[in-house]
Amino acid sequence: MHILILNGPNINLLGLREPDIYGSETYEDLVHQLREYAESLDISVSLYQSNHEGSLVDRIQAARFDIDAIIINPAAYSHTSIAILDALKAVHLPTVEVHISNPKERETFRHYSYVSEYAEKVIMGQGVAGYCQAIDYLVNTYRKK
Ligand SMILES: O=C1C[C@@](O)(C(=O)O)C[C@@H](O)[C@@H]1O
Repeated sequence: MHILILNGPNINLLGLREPDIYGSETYEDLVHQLREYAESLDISVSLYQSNHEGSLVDRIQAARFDIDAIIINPAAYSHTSIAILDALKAVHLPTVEVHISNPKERETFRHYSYVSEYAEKVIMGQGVAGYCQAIDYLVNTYRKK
């Protein structure tokens, strides 16, 4: 099984950005942790982070060729991007949305996520552990027996 893990704007600054909200682990720590976790489950992961909406759309479109499922933290684009929602609908892969914080408990402009219109599961407020929970969900639900 091959899972694409996508992260949107400012997730590259994990550890530095608002550590009281997002924790002290860096994006590099997260990548390392997810690669190790995937290896322990005998699945493959591709990781991609971009601060650009169109680049995220391009990566989602390319996923139709070799990816079985998507984990996405669209970051601020969650609350604005119909383009990312449309790309996810177009490739039509099982998708889990992850947020490190719980946007529903923050400013009202973070309460709505376009991506949640498509994602079959949303994991919020679990810190970076939320990404591993998303992997578990996809592996348990979709890994071919
Ligand atoms: O950049 C982010 C990160 C976030 O997606 C999270 O992981 O908690 C929550 C978003 O509201 C915010 O814009």
